[in-house]
Amino acid sequence: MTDPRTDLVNAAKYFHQRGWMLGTAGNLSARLEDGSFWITASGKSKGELTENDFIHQLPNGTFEKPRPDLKPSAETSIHEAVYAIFPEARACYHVHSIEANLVSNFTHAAILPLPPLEMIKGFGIWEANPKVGMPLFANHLDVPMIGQAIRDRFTQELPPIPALLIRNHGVTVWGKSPEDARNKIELAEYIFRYMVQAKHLGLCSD
Ligand SMILES: CSC[C@@H](O)[C@@H](O)C(=O)COP(=O)(O)O
Ligand SMILES: [Zn+2]
Repeated sequence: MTDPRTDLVNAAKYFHQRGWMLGTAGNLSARLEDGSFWITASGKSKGELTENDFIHQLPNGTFEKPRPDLKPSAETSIHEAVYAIFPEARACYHVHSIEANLVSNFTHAAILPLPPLEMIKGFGIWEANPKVGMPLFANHLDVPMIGQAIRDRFTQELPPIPALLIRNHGVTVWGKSPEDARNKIELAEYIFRYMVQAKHLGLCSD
């Protein structure tokens, strides 16, 4: 089995090239069999990560770091919330794109309706003309407040798809493997791109 940190390094490079992890934006994690997870250390240039730029967060909430200067991602509480609610999740990816921020303003509601594109099947919805939405959360400077909002909402009702959007911030997805999470980021960003262009062309996107 490959070291999951290598998958995360490669995904970050790819997302950086796509313009979704510019500068230090975004964070990626992968969960191991024992419930611990590797997560990007805070404030690292995501296009230049190495396997030494990760924190190992243990199931009891403590963490191990390969170098004393590393801090866990500022958004670790969001990854913790995802792993607590979705036992099958083995990777959780969060990126920042322009399109995600634009579409997050297409509604004031707590769910963003998605257009019924074929690509929605990639989120596990096998329906003709699916009417599905992506849960939207308010952004907070105090990130644990976002983590708590995710826990509160998804404990009440599971989301229709393995993705959530934080307004004016970015998307977070989770999957059964790093590859699955990467696919879901690509799907989400494709759908956001479509929505922005459809709006521009004056097309109804639902
Ligand atoms: C470009 S700053 C973005 C951060 O505030 C945050 O939203 C982010 O995604 C990265 O934070 P990090 O602590 O490096 O994991
Ligand atoms: Zn972020």
